[in-house]
Amino acid sequence: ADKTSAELVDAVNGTPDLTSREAGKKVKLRNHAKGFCTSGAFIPNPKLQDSLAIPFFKQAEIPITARFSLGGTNPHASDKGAGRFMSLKIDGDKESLNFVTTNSPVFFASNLEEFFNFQTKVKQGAEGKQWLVENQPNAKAFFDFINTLQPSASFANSRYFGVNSFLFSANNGDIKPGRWSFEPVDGVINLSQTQLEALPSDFLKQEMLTRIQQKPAKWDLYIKFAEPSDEINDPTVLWPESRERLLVGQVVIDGRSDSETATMQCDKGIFNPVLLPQGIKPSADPILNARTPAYIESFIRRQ
Ligand code: HEM
Repeated sequence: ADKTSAELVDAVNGTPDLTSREAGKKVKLRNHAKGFCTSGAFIPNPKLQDSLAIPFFKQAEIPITARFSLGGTNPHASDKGAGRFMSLKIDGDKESLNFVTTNSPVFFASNLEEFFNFQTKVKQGAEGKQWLVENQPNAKAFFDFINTLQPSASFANSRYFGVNSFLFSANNGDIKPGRWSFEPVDGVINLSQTQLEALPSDFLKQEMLTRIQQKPAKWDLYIKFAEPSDEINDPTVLWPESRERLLVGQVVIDGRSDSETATMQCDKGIFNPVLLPQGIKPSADPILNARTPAYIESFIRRQ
């Protein structure tokens, strides 16, 4: 049977019973606990209007609130792991678009049962991980990928992926399934073992905030479109590299709207991966559709 939002959040937070759940609420336990907020703007590609019917992207420049984070519930996790996450709120005149993304193109679960097992088992150390490797092929494929992923030198030098599929309205009336990806304009830059050893366990926030004072961090945002043979509703299945890509625009992070109030508001809030403007709809992916209810459940618990 499908898992409830409360069960999913408990699995994510490692709070399987009432006592641990209540304790988690007291410390405002939250996934992706280590992170920080900043700001910038989205510059749509004017050519997008030639193919897609998304009026939101007709604006010249749209304000962005961004949060960069690590995975997990530990607010003191080391930046030397390979996981990097980027969440964006793009707030236009009339509509908004949120992104909640990861630097792994492939997800570890294709349904809520697998998601629940994964979150529960990874918290049981080596034994739990072994169970996943033996019993959940999608988890094994994810571990195999993650083992090849190196820690990036900066949040600005990572790719980010939406992972789940969305449905895009074309000007000719077609509905085209696609996935988001963000390509860093300064390129993917990973740290060598020697460089990594020389760094403290907290370096990413300072690096990013110093960087953007000199020069904005930028990403080109693409939609990769599916072919009829591609799996739409399963984020564990990658599509071939050769699929058509469309440049949607550029994310420019320069801290332009940073303030104490803005940071406080951002830290308190949530990002909603199905907050979409006209012309974009969520796919039927069960992972995608479980996310917002879980984020709201988590939000309520950390009040
Ligand atoms: C069933 C699927 C999922 C569940 C149940 C889930 C659960 C959660 C929860 C409980 C939070 C904390 C929300 C808060 O208190 O603000 C969270 C945050 C987050 N999740 Fe998920 N998640 C799921 C899928 C995904 C996927 C597919 C991605 C990446 C593509 C992702 C990336 C993130 C990120 C980046 C955050 C931090 C947001 C922020 O910066 O505030 N999650 N997730």
